[in-house]
Amino acid sequence: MRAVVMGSGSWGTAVAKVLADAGNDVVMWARRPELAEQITTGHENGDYLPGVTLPANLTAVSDPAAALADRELVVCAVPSQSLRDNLAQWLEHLSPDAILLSLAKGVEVSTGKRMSEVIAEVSGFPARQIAVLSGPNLAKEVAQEQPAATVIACVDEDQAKRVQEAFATGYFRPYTNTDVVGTEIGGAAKNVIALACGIAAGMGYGQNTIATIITRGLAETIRLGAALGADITTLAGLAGIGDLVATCSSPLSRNRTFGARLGEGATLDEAQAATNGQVAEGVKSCRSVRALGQQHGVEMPLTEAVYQVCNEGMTVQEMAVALLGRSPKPEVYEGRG
Ligand SMILES: NC(=O)c1ccc[n+]([C@@H]2O[C@H](COP(=O)([O-])OP(=O)(O)OC[C@H]3O[C@@H](n4cnc5c(N)ncnc54)[C@H](O)[C@@H]3O)[C@@H](O)[C@H]2O)c1
Ligand SMILES: O=P(O)(O)OC[C@H](O)CO
Repeated sequence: MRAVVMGSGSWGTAVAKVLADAGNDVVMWARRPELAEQITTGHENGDYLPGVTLPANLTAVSDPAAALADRELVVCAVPSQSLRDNLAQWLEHLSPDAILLSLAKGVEVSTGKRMSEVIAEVSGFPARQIAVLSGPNLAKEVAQEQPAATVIACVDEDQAKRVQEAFATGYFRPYTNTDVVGTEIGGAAKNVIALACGIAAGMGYGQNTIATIITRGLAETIRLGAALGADITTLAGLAGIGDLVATCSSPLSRNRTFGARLGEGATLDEAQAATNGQVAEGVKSCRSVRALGQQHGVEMPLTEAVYQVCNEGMTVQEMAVALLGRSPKPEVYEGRG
């Protein structure tokens, strides 16, 4: 396919490499001309993926019109809270038949909308031209060609298959799914749970605690997904438990790392300053994921606790006390209403 990756952060760059390795004609868009130049001539993105040699035929430009001209697959690789504004600027340059593929794992704070909903609203494109990619995909590991799988979700299965084919390489295995809601909720919610895991690890707690948070995090993600109309089997797959385990367990995760700094005693500002400009989506999305839960009467205690720490001044010690002090529950309950 003729593809463009709009955004040259760590995941956008790794995804562009996968697409190029899979034989597609790929261009990247970078906001900064000097980064576009470094990718095109130096075959590296030193700010985000240092040490990774990019394919020689992968080029980048800083002019969105040039990047988008005549592209069949438009990969949206900017952070979730900036997607609306960016897409509005790209709109006039989009090919009318293009597939818009979202990589972002977040829920818009100002509207509570998932990324595919934002894309539909801004672009006016039909659902069959909007897809999402989500799974256990730490950018650095994918860029190093370590084996991994992902999910391409689109309501139109044939379109999902087209995108699947474009992404298939010897080291990256895409699966398809028509459950866009479940795929997106899995990706957004796991970032919030990874913050909680990081906090626990930073406080010195071990694997029993981490496993408990992952498992109970999955439980509240499933409750939210069910309330929003997701197929809960999606959350038992790569975009659910798969991504949750990868993100909550890996020191490469920005969300887990951000949480670990909080658990070690850093302030929010100190943790933010240490991100090197990279996005930890859960810090903002804890607000919108919590709001979705509240709107739908879904109990989400871990999300609530992370929200309180990130927005209301709760300390990590108070968070632990609040979570452990909750009333006794059966393990399986609906948790709504
Ligand atoms: N990094 C990963 O391992 C990974 C894996 C899967 C999914 N994701 C998701 O992909 C999305 C993008 O993440 P990333 O890892 O590439 O982020 P990043 O922080 O590495 O890079 C973000 C990119 O977007 C640009 N950007 C930031 N704010 C912008 C704005 N307001 N307007 C335009 N561009 C802006 C930055 O310059 C940078 O090029 C996120 O939603 C993330 O959750 C990341
Ligand atoms: O680094 P994070 O925390 O944004 O997580 C990266 C990916 O989403 C893992 O699948």
